[in-house]
Amino acid sequence: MADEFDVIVIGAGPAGENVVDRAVRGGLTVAIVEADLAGGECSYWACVPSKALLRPVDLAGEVGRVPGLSLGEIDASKVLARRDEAVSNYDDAGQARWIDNVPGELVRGRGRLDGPKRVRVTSAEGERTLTARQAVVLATGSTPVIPPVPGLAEAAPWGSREATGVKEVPERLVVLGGGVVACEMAQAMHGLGARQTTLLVRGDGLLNRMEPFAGEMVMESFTEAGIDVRTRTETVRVERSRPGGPVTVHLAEGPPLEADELLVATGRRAATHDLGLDTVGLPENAPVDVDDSMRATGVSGGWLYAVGDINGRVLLTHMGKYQARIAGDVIAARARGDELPAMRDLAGGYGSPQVVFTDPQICAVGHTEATARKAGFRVRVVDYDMGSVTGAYLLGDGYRGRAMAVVDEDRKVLLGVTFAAPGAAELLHAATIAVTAEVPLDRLWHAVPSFPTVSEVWLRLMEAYGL
Ligand SMILES: Cc1cc2nc3c(=O)[nH]c(=O)nc-3n(C[C@H](O)[C@H](O)[C@H](O)COP(=O)(O)OP(=O)(O)OC[C@H]3O[C@@H](n4cnc5c(N)ncnc54)[C@H](O)[C@@H]3O)c2cc1C
Ligand SMILES: NC(=O)c1ccc[n+]([C@@H]2O[C@H](COP(=O)([O-])OP(=O)(O)OC[C@H]3O[C@@H](n4cnc5c(N)ncnc54)[C@H](O)[C@@H]3O)[C@@H](O)[C@H]2O)c1
Repeated sequence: MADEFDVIVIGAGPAGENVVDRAVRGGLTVAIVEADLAGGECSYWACVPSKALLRPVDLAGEVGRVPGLSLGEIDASKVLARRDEAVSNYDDAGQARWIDNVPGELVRGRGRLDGPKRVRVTSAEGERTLTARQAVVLATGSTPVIPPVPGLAEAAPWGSREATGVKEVPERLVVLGGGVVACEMAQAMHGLGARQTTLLVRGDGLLNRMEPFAGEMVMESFTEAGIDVRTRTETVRVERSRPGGPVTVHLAEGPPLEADELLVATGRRAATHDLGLDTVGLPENAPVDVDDSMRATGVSGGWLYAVGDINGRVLLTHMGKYQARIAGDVIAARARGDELPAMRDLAGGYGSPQVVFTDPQICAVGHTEATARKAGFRVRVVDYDMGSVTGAYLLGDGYRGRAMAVVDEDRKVLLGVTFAAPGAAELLHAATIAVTAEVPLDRLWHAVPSFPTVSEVWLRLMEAYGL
């Protein structure tokens, strides 16, 4: 087996795999090193299983809004079985085949930088050193952060892997955190039968990187569904006297909580541990800083790149894949001696789209009002009650939703859009196009939404703006 390749990628998650695809299309040879399952966190322990768990819960909400339809109990065991199918029963043979077909070479083992353009791979079979002619790409993702609460680590709480891989839905679940993982997993577990679900949130509300109304609507919906959301709540100590036994969570104020399981969802950090960053002069405990072509800024010679969660830009699969397409194309172009300015991270600057799969779904792209003002734009905000669109009424009784658009008053283009409504995920791409392509509002006005769809909210937003 050759030990020299044009490109070596460390980490075969969605970002790493897409680098292989693009670099090979550009005529380069690529090896990709993977310590666990090819396909990465997203395929087995994050996006895919979490959405498989949430789909029936989402659908149950829809059914509940349509008179004449009724739904019995959700059969959690069937949902978990479908989740297992969705994650290919934690078998990466399909992904390995895909890499093989590209063709790239999948090298099993843990990769570590060993000075410029060299990667040492350690596996059960021993050690192997790979050399890159053109570039090394770091795509090792991120790992969950466990806050230093006394007793928490010793209590062996669930992280996102255990939650998405749930084998038996706990009767009583406490969730630490108020971000995306906390909200989605609380929604899933509660919908799949957890009798008592409690969110312990340090701050004032949920999903605090979104428009404030989004978190407020999720909080309202959770409260109505019987999920106990406790804001401004500090967890001071955790106890679990025996593995698998109940867990006691002590709070700064009020009586302790007892639960069958505790999920910690308090953010993630770049997976840089033991990656040999010190051998190329980079700090060990920080995301790898990159320029808009995904090339690491702190390394001379321009041979090191970082894509996906590890560069800390945006922790989302589709953005990691986008960065990977950029990096793969840029590496191939530079190998040919070209510099192609189009291959730059433009979308990151415009703001990345994101869907939080709660009920209501929170779908956002670009700036919030607060970030737009902070960035110095002259902003006007328009919003609309999505429940009063005819298409929404027809979807069911009690449909509640809200849309908000942030307009750059100097250029008359959209800086950001947020929808909070059931099933709004598929509305988001229209907003992403309008924001990224900077479509002038007087042109966007001619994009006529079909009747009777929820997309008519676009017309209402335009009218609210005065067009
Ligand atoms: C519960 C949950 C739900 C999520 N849902 C969504 C969602 O719906 N939509 C969305 O866009 N994003 C979602 N995300 C975020 C998404 O999972 C990440 O942004 C995405 O997985 C990042 O891709 P990546 O390729 O950078 O890293 P990863 O997917 O983490 O892959 C990194 C790979 O590198 C390997 N690796 C690490 N170190 C080494 C090493 N030294 N040597 C060899 N291999 C190594 C790992 O084993 C892994 O396979 C979710 C995250 C979580 C936790
Ligand atoms: N549908 C999606 O797109 C999706 C789904 C899940 C995760 N993700 C991505 O994965 C990443 C990680 O998600 P996450 O929810 O773990 O992180 P997050 O950054 O979204 O939320 C972390 C939460 O934990 C809280 N927190 C932090 N430290 C704490 C402490 N010591 N005590 C109590 N609370 C504390 C924060 O206030 C915040 O509410 C996110 O960036 C997200 O984009 C995306």
